[in-house]
Amino acid sequence: MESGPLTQTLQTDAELARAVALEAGDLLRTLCATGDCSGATLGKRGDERANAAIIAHLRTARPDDFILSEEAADDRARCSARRVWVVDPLDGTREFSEERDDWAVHIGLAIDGVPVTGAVALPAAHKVFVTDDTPPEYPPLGTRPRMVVSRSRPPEIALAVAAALDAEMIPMGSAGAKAMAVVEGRADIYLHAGGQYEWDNCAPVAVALAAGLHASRIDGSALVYNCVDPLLPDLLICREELADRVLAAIRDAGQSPGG
Ligand SMILES: Nc1ncnc2c1ncn2[C@@H]1O[C@H](COP(=O)(O)O)[C@@H](OP(=O)(O)O)[C@H]1O
Ligand SMILES: [Mg+2]
Repeated sequence: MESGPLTQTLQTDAELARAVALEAGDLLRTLCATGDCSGATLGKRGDERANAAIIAHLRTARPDDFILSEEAADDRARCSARRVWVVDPLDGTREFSEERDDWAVHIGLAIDGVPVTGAVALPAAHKVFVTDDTPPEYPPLGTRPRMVVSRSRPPEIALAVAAALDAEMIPMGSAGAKAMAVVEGRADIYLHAGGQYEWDNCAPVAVALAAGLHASRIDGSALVYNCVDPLLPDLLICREELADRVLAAIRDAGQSPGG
């Protein structure tokens, strides 16, 4: 296909999200491979460079839209805008710094607070998941649910729910990597509480919803984006068939949102 201003105008939001996530993912993979820095310096450089590339690409392609990025100053004028790109240039900075595979690029788009479009790239695995992908057909659930949890700070509620459901726990870095493990059918539940921001979960939630999964706050309410305070501390992404059981187990464990 010809590229240039015409195709750029015709590109859908999902196509744009995919292209931006892939570009940032390539940049981050290359940065890792060159080996001229490591540890915290690698993470910092990754955050900064991926952020610059993403913002430049989105501003060129959608000059009228707002951007909320983990790595950029927050322009509160976004709060009265309908369309806001919610971006985490490098989710799982800790894992990227350790040169592990569980890190991601998140490009989400919230329209009127709803996570309608998004792309999550897992560059180390050469994978990208987008809201316009054909929804997967999931096989029947196994006898023991598989739950992905933060490898560095698994929340108490996840431990309680795993015990109640006799779930197998799979520790993993990055909200995007964990959410995509559920999208890919390698896990059945991703449960988090105690802290996260809109950029950590907007694109993963958009992709999960488009794949036909359940995604909500841990009290079952909808995840709402482009709020004045971008703190969005808890979420549940899981197979639709498990949602009632998991939400009931959360209630039984006495966990309120944000706790
Ligand atoms: N309690 C908390 N407070 C703030 N952010 C949190 C958090 N727990 C997880 N996160 C953020 O959620 C992302 C996934 O974390 P985890 O791997 O522990 O599940 C990370 O994003 P970043 O890597 O973009 O900082 C991390 O900073
Ligand atoms: Mg993040």
